[in-house]
Amino acid sequence: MSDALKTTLGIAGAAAVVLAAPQLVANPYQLGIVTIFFLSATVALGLNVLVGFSGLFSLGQAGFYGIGAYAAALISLRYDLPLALGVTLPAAGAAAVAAALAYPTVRVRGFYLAVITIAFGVVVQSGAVEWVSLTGGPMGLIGVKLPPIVWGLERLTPTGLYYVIGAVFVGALALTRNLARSRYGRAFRAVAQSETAARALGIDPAATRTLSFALSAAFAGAAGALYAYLNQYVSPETFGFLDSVRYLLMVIIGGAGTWLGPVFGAALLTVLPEAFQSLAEWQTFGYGALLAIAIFFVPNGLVGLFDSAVRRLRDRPRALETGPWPAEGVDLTDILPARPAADVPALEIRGVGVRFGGLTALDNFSGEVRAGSVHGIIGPNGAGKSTLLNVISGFYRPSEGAIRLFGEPLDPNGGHARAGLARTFQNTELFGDLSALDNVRAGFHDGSRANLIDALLRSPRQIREDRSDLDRARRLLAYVGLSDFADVRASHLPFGHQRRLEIARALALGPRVLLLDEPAAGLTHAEILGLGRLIRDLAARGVTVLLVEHHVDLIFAVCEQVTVLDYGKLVMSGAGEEAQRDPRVRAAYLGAAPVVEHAAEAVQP
Ligand SMILES: Nc1ncnc2c1ncn2[C@@H]1O[C@H](COP(=O)(O)OP(=O)(O)OP(=O)(O)O)[C@@H](O)[C@H]1O
Repeated sequence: MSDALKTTLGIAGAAAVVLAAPQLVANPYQLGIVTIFFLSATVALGLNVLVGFSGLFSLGQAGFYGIGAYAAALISLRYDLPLALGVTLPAAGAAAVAAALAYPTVRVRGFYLAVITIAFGVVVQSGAVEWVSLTGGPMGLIGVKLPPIVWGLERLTPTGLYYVIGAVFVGALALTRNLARSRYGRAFRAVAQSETAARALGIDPAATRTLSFALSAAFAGAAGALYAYLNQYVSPETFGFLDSVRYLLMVIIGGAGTWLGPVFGAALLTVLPEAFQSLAEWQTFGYGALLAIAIFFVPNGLVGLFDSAVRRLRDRPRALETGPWPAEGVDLTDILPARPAADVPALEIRGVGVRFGGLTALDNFSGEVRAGSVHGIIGPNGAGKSTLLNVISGFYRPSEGAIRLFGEPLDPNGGHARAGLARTFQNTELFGDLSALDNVRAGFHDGSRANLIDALLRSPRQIREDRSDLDRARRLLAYVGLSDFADVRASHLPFGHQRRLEIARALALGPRVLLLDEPAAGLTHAEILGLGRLIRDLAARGVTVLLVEHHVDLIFAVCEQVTVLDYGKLVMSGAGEEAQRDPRVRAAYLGAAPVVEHAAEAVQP
């Protein structure tokens, strides 16, 4: 089923349920249960953004629901604001609290968020009991009125409120769908799967996780606000720890990361407690047992189970044959930057030192990389090659010294991707669960102009940008010979293909300087020849390449300049031939055999 068809069917189906339910139910009590289901599904859809996309857990979602409910009750009792404000302000309030809670927490480790949210839920609930002047204490707030539709106009009716709640549920479905397909959805997943690679693409992990948490809280806040209008009374009992567990269960049982999973989870966990009302005292036990069963037997949830069965039927075993790399005639002019002027060095490294405790990994290192050249770095294991790459790309802060990129000082605090530095990793760092195509598209994140509102509403600007991203990503995949693998998950690709994909993703940044950390490691001879041609082709297109490699044949075949490191110190730096003649290099790498013949072979097509 195509993406667009699935979206249309899902949203039309949900809208049909909202419209048909008043006719189908036997009494107002049943309609009340349906309404609560819409609210729970809204919370679960929001929570899925956190759990399913970002891989983080919240056991305090009921706390945001409570904040939304109290905020709406206070807005109604004190200011009597119209509907739109009466829902969006509580949602924004919940999101702001979530952001304040998450930002310092997710910086340390995502796991701590789960712990913090438990405490948060407890604090909100006891705050609602203790802060009597604001919340009415244990008695709660009574007499919440249905809000005016707009200022000065008549109030919403109970029937009207039902349709508003239904519309918010359908809206939550559409918004989360749009979000999943946007660069934000990709960024959430990217950070969950490889924080390191996400950073290299200019995606800020802490900000990304905070955003996902704030969004999930906004959905809970909006649902809580609507609950206050529905119930016309808010008390601390409405949002306990058990409710938070229930929301999390809805997402996990339904299928975290799937689109419709949270809705099915919400339906199940709304109907089950109603059906087994006589067993109410077993509820806590029941939720615990369900969670354990879900995690052990259906870790991907009900919809996840269905999805993987469909995928098994659909994905036939495929040939592993790739196209040539670099593919000829692929136009990358709108992706790669203009050819640099030759007079300013691409990189100028002055007196850079990196220390780890007592160990000096890089010692007062200075060097230059010419614009538009291919520059090799060699040295024995532990010489400091990767450290040099890490310090240039901003992963390590230099203990001293400075680095300039095309004459501009690099900020050691970040922004390296935006400045034009892209890199690959010694052990490939792909986003394993994302398709090859989405891995490359993640590289466009930082350069994107469409904002969060564009993404949520899938604005014309977003649609235009998606089209352009898709086209550019497909060309990059074609360039590295992976056109036939666009839809394959990165983790399912053979190793050599993964190396190519990582280079394609780095190129998506449109880098002025590409840093390759042992790109030939694990490749076959034929693949190394292809890699050599690709590097030369990139240099011909104006990209400066800094290549750390143990395959000296490849180094001498493609590099104009070679720098030799040992024990974190510069041994020599000069033209390739000079390095080949250097007795220290010959002793360490080349033995007595001349390497020029191998070198020549490596770049011949
Ligand atoms: N994050 C770190 N913490 C502590 N020590 C580190 C760290 N990164 C590197 N080192 C140490 O710094 C030294 C240089 O390591 P580096 O990885 O840069 O060497 P390399 O030349 O890339 O080696 P290889 O060819 O084996 O990859 C080594 O002694 C290494 O153990």
